[in-house]
Amino acid sequence: MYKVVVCDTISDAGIEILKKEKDIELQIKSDVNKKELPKQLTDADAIITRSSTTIDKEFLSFCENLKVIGRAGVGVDNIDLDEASKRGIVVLNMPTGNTLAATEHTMTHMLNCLRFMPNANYELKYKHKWDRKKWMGIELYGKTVGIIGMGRIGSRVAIRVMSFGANVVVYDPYIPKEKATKIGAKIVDNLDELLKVSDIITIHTPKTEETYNMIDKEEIEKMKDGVILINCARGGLYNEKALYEGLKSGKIRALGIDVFENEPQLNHPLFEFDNVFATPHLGANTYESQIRVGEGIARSVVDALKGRGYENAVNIKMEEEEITELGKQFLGLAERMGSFLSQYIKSFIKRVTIYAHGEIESCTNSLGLFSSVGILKNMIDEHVNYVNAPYLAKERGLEIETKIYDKATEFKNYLLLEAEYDDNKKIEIGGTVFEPNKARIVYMDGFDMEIELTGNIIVFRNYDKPGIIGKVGEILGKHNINIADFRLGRKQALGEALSFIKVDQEVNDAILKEILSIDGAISIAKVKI
Ligand SMILES: NC(=O)c1ccc[n+]([C@@H]2O[C@H](COP(=O)([O-])OP(=O)(O)OC[C@H]3O[C@@H](n4cnc5c(N)ncnc54)[C@H](O)[C@@H]3O)[C@@H](O)[C@H]2O)c1
Ligand SMILES: O=C(O)[C@H](O)COP(=O)(O)O
Repeated sequence: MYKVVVCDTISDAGIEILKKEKDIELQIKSDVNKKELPKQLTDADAIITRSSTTIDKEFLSFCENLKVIGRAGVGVDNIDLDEASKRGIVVLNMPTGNTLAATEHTMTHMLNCLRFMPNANYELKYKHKWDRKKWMGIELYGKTVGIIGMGRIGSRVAIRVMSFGANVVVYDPYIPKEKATKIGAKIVDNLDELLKVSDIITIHTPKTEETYNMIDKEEIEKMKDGVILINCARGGLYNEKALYEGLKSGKIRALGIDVFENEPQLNHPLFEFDNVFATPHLGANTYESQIRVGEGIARSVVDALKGRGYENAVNIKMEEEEITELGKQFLGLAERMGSFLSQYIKSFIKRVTIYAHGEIESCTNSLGLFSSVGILKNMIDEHVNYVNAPYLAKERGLEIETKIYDKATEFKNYLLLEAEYDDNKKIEIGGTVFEPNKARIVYMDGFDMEIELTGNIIVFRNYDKPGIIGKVGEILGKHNINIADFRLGRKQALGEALSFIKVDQEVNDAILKEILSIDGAISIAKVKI
């Protein structure tokens, strides 16, 4: 049974998915005081949260059994990702579920800032004032909207404001320029250019060290007089003190703000201004968005707990956009080759260089990750997974590097792992995948040979002279060990041979010793994949 605890409110649709799982014990703790909450999570296997739960180092220290954190939304700035990764906890988010809700919320704030609708509504209904002069607005048509951060939400805001007839200027150094230009937006190389020309500025970046207080006093001074500012992304991207000063001086015409540096926020100095439209982090709050996010995160958490997949894992370092079916098979091969190497070498491996050739050249990050999991699983007792492997490797001084294989090879797709160990000793193994699910080692240390990387394999090296292999067979037979497959490679120049002997059961060290005592034997090792 897996214990899943829902720590913030998610949609009933998401809850229903979790309830249907027979091997999940579900607990809802969205009403538990946030200070008390971690103490109630000591045996939780997975938790589901939103932005209201801060998951820091101290929080995680209570969660001894935690394997998965599901963030029902985009922002993971409330989670200590490094600490979660060190603990091998996979963090998943649902980045696309609330994009439209946040986009439309941004548009609502923008239009309010242009037309002062909430004020007019308030004065008419509650003050009974029919004032048609006071609430004179301005049009979006013909204005320049500066968008900082052209990701999922920023790009959708761009399309919507352009449909109103506004011009769009984008600042986002991390996107291809065409992403902006193909929809008719202008992209600028530095923020100042955007600040100078925009009538309205809206920010849609994540909160990072670089974006925190990205808009401060100095940036506001560079803006047009009467600028409108919107923040529906994260509190602290605009410096709140600088916003206050800008509003006080009249430099800022209006501010639409959904997010605050400290939340919940009941009494912020910005609330004193009539031209500040503030909402309590409502960007994602539509029925549609919450159904998408709740369902999506519930499914992802179940999948991750059961090891079926890690969709939207934010702390698994696989940066490739999409991995093909063949690529996935090579990842499995890379893990098994790593495991083979560390069992074979049985010594401290200081560096592994992974060379990739063919279609898999685009998967170098993932190949590195999967190989390191294979290597580390045999090297250390701790639970190794795709989340903590990079940390464990670093901690143990194991360097993993990935490169393109630039030598000639007969294989369409090929993987070569070169391990350096002890004092400058090196070993190389090569592998490929023939047709679906036929992953093989095809090369080891100068020997061309081929064997499927599964089960119990004895790796035997000897001088290439008659009678030796027969004696190996005899010893194994005497101990009732059945040979399932036998592959031999020869290096005639050296007068040496290398065999992979696949056996039906694991052989003990005494049998290996007996084989090694054969005249002409050089080395022997066993690996279990
Ligand atoms: N108010 C809400 O309820 C709500 C809802 C959803 C998302 N959000 C927040 O909105 C923001 C955007 O979400 P998204 O889904 O569009 O994210 P995204 O990852 O799709 O887009 C972020 C964009 O910001 C850009 N960026 C990063 N650093 C930058 C920098 N220094 N300067 C300029 N651009 C930079 C990235 O290149 C990327 O294109 C996030 O902070 C997210 O947490 C808020
Ligand atoms: O990052 C997000 O997804 C939004 O800020 C929404 O956060 P919420 O799930 O706490 O509403």
